[in-house]
Amino acid sequence: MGAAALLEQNQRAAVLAIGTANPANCVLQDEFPDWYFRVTRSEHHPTLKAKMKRICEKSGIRKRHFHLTEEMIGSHPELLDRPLPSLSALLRITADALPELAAAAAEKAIAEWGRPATDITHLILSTNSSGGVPGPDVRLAALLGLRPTVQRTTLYLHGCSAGAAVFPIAKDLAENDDRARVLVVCAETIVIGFGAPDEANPNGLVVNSLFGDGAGAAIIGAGPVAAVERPIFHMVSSSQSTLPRTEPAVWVRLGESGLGYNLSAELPALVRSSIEKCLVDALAPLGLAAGAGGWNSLFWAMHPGGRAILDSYEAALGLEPGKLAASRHVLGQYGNMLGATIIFVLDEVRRRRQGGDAGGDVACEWGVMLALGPGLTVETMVLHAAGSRDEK
Ligand SMILES: CCCCCCCCCCCCCCCCCC(=O)SCCNC(=O)CCNC(=O)[C@H](O)C(C)(C)COP(=O)(O)OP(=O)(O)OC[C@H]1O[C@@H](n2cnc3c(N)ncnc32)[C@H](O)[C@@H]1OP(=O)(O)O
Repeated sequence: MGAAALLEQNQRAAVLAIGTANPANCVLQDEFPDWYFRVTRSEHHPTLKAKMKRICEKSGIRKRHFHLTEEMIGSHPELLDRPLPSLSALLRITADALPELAAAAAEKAIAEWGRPATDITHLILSTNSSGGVPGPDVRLAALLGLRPTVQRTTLYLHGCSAGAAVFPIAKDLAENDDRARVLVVCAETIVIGFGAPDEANPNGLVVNSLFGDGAGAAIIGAGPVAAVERPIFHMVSSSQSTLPRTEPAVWVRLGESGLGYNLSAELPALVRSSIEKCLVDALAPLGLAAGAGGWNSLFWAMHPGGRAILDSYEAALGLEPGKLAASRHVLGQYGNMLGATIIFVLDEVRRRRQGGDAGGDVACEWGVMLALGPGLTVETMVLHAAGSRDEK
């Protein structure tokens, strides 16, 4: 069935509201190497610091926000000594911060939605920054005043696709019951992966140069919308693809010293060589694959894993300059906030479309939300911008 026919069906789920939040503590990217090598007491590694400066200069990031402060690092020596078991300390630091950050984003989404928090029927929380039950979702539900009967689901450790992974679940829940209103929240604090520079871990310099803290929330519902509800994007179709033999390229694992990770330097090239086929597989059945105007006839909400990843998307798909402006803007303002980033990008795409700042993209009624995670897993959601045509 084509995308337009799918949209005609009554029960298509839509994003009804979006909210985002970041911790107040902000570090400018061009000051970050000085800050990082000072707080980790690593000034005796000038070669590593020079390399971090080169990475930061090429990152496309202007600033990032962190819950972690110099004072916290000073009072937790185990954070600086990677071989020391520090997972418990890291989880303790995150335990209070994560629900508060998640609640700040969710409160904005609920305010925009216009209905009481007690009308939320489902809560899906996704994060790489915690582990265990009862989890941060319970505290989040209490902070928001959700009903005790709200149906909670938590996803842990989906890497950078942690945010994109909640949308297909919310879509299915909403389309199964038109009274459902699903609050999805993705909150990340990089405390859990923080560590001092280490010659044996060149990846660590890249990770510490790119990642930051943030939370994004959205409310999803299908069927007849209440008078106050305003659909932003209809979610037409979701798909997930795992690229064969790429498991070693990117991984995230909890260990005694917090979050362990690998980011292959080959990742931008891997993306360039494989992303178009993934998109053709996901979009061709809907009649949307590279039609007239090619991939430029769609609007894009791409997860900005890093500047080089966005460059790879652009090159592989022949995208015109400006097609990924929302993703580049979010990367510049906040860095890569793992799963939360995609919700910021969705919000920025919406803001640009509504504010007349989307250039030729305003004419693009169909779009794609895309995020890459460990696996390598490509999460794709076909979107239809509400208001582009008469809504059913
Ligand atoms: C408070 C602090 C913060 C704490 C943070 C804690 C974080 C915890 C969270 C953990 C997260 C775990 C990851 C899971 C994410 C999976 C999902 C994704 O988004 S997947 C997507 C995730 N994002 C990505 O994978 C990032 C994609 N990459 C990029 O965006 C760019 O390559 C760049 C911005 C890093 C550099 O710009 P570019 O134009 O390429 O510039 P150049 O070519 O000139 O290189 C400069 C130097 O960098 C070197 N180098 C490069 N790559 C690597 C590497 N992987 N490895 C090692 N080194 C690397 C390169 O060798 C060179 O060294 P040198 O010759 O100068 O000595």
